Amino acid sequence: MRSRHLFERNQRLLIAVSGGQDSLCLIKLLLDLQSKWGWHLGIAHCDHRWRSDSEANAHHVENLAKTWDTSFYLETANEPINSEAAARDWRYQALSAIAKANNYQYIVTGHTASDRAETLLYNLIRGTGADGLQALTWQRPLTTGIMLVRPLLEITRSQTEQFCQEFKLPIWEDSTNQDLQYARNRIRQELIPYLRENFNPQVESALAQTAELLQAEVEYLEKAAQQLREEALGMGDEKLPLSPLLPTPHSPLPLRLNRRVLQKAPLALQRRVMRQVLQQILADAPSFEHIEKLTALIIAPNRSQTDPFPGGAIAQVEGDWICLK
Ligand SMILES: Nc1ncnc2c1ncn2[C@@H]1O[C@H](COP(=O)(O)OP(=O)(O)OP(=O)(O)O)[C@@H](O)[C@H]1O
Repeated sequence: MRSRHLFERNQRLLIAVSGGQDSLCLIKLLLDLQSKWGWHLGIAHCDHRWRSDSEANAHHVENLAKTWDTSFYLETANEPINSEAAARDWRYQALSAIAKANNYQYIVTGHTASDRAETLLYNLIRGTGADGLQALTWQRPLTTGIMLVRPLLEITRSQTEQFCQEFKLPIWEDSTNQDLQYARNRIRQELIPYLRENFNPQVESALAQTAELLQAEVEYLEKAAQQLREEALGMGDEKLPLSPLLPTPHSPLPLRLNRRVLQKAPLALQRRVMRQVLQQILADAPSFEHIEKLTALIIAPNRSQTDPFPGGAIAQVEGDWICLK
């Protein structure tokens, strides 16, 4: 925590506690450090109403908060949320709202090295670039004034389990974790144990370390791509109704990119520039094919053009320019 500058002293920390082993380990560690750092801790629990025992789970966490004499905040979904992605979105919104209303500067979650390893494998199998593999950051701003922090990213799930046993922390077992119809659970229950037994006993830490290395590289490449994009957009002829710098996020079209600027750059940055541009135009994340089609225009003959992207925009080569309209 100290070497990564995850927290400052005398702050208000909102801890997201599901009742599982990871978040119980997290809250116990932070409670023990609370007085030394001068923190005020609060516990937040989100009831997705997904499982039949979710209300009992919420009571369990509430009772723990009482025994630790810690503020408790419960957010309950209006109707059951039964997809993992929707649950995550709703949870982060609920946590941000609690933090905002109660003046917390940090939201803290119990994500571990095992979560990082699983996310890396999950994204690798689906076909992703380095960005999908870097999986889970130590800290990132969630909304203005609120930082999301994950202090357990170097600790594996077997360590949090052992910790909970040692300190006799009452874990609420999540029955859906055993359900092998979810890809994530199959990675956790089948793929990782197989890799551990047959390839590397420390596979989770090894994969988490890969994610850590990729994180710094992705950050560096994204910044370089952003500079290149600004340069490619900024060389516009003043007659065109274009912003000389970044396109505005809401109405970025039409825009044009200077091919001569892009031709000098390595392919890795060309692709990233095109992805950044498409991210501003398309409603969904740009696909590999979309990025490749746009990147191909950097050296394509004059007048070449792409098929329409979702939403109808097309890109066309006009001399030294790729014009998106
Ligand atoms: N229902 C919830 N209420 C509050 N926080 C949650 C909830 N579900 C997850 N979190 C937070 O997000 C982190 C990661 O979630 P994930 O779903 O991977 O964990 P989990 O397996 O449900 O539980 P745990 O991490 O506590 O063992 C948790 O450690 C916890 O901090």
